[in-house]
Amino acid sequence: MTNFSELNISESTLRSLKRMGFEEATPIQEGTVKFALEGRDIIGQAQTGTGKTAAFGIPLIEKIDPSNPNIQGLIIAPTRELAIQVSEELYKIGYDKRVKILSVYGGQDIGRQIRALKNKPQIIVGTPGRIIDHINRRTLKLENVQTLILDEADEMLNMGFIDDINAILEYVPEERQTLLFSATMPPAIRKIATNFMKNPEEVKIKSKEMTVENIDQYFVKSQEREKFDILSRLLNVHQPELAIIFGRTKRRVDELSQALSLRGYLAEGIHGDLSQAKRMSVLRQFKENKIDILVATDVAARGLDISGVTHVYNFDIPQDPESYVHRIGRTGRAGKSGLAVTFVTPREMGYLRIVEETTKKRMTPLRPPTESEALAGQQQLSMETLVEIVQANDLGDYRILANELLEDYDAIDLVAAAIKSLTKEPDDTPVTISEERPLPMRKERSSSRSGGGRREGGRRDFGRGSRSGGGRREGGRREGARRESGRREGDRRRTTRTRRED
Ligand SMILES: Nc1ncnc2c1ncn2[C@@H]1O[C@H](COP(=O)(O)OP(=O)(O)OP(=O)(O)O)[C@@H](O)[C@H]1O
Ligand SMILES: [Mg+2]
Repeated sequence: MTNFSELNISESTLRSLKRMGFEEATPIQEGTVKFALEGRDIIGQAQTGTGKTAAFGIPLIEKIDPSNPNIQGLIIAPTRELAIQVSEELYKIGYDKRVKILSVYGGQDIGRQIRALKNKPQIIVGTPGRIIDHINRRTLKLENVQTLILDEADEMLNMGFIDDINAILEYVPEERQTLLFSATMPPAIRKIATNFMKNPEEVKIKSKEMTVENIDQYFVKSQEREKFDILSRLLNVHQPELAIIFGRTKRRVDELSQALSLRGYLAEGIHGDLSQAKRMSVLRQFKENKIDILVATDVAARGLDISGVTHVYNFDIPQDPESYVHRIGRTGRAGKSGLAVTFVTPREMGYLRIVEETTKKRMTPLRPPTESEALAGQQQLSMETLVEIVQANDLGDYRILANELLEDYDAIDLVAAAIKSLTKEPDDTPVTISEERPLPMRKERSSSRSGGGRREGGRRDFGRGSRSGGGRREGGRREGARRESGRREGDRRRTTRTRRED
């Protein structure tokens, strides 16, 4: 690992990085900062949670002239939450240099953003739809942009977003530096990327596997109708500090979060149909550990950096391997360890194998815990809680109460009652989890499939409700972007179809 001071970074940025607790550059930072400072275009690919934000953030901040009031840097991100998160990290990196950063995204009062834009930010981080909206209102002037960055580049260049990106590019000078970052970059998307870059340097951090080593990956083969009970038992055995459960559709997420709440878990759902205020408040509660379980569609997958996520459960196996990589990458970040469990129905086993081929990592089969094992897990937790309380040595008056009870009752009975009262016993409160249609049957693939075809018949079809099966796939981001930019869905669908053939 390299020290940041060896990377030709200014004193003010070094001070900021130090304050952030960054001591050494991660491999992607080490690999890209030098090229980016030379002005090169870059396609940067590295595993989830390995510091890609600072990899583009540091050189961007270095390039900004704080005495120049124009917008000099533009970052496009696929979701609102990610735009906010990236702007927060840039703010910290640019703190000592006093770089002004603004995030613009749909769902927030546009008047407020217009007023903030008058404050002369030098960097804008935004979602495509809202950026276009501001361009159309002439409230965002991009003619002085020197650096354009696409975070989650493959997602941004994907079918649903490519039109928006092209539209924005019309307003950004051709003479510019372009940086693209993502943990995944399917070949077809990389090809599109090079269309608007100049002789890009591709920096790919080599690793044996596409997912980080410190995530233990398991799968549970089970019938659709058994999934929820198995999930509950796994939660009781694993006792995650913070967990994210991914579902395939918005309905799925709603039903799962309600069902988990009914069974006594602190869970909330997040997906693209919720208001921006609700999405933000759920995310805040999760970050503050007020809820333990976040149930999410892929909306929450990309790029979100929430520290302390110990477990990821894929209640539905994702259709494409890239989604899998991003989903499980919400745990095991910045060197921490994590655990991921993917549910797969027997007829979806082909998808599991495709994921494994892409990530170059085998998942370990997990035997679902029995009800008594789940109960034992809960009892263990209760006992640990009691021991911790005793060890804290702060029982005060409770000892007097205990003595009173001991006059009439047996000590073992009393302790057993304390354990029982803390234990979450099997709960059969009825819940509704509608059956999700399994992914279309897929043969286990041999090694020869090209990356370009991987998304065929992919989730975007579902996103447009064309194969609804009751629970529509999450298409929130794109719908959001469409609403924001006021475009017609038909236009986009046409482009989507053509792109898909690429
Ligand atoms: N050099 C560093 N030293 C210590 N921590 C770092 C360093 N660089 C980044 N981090 C921290 O590591 C975490 C993950 O970083 P980041 O969100 O940029 O990952 P990423 O590569 O963009 O992941 P994803 O592919 O999921 O978007 C963040 O909390 C970030 O602050
Ligand atoms: Mg990121």
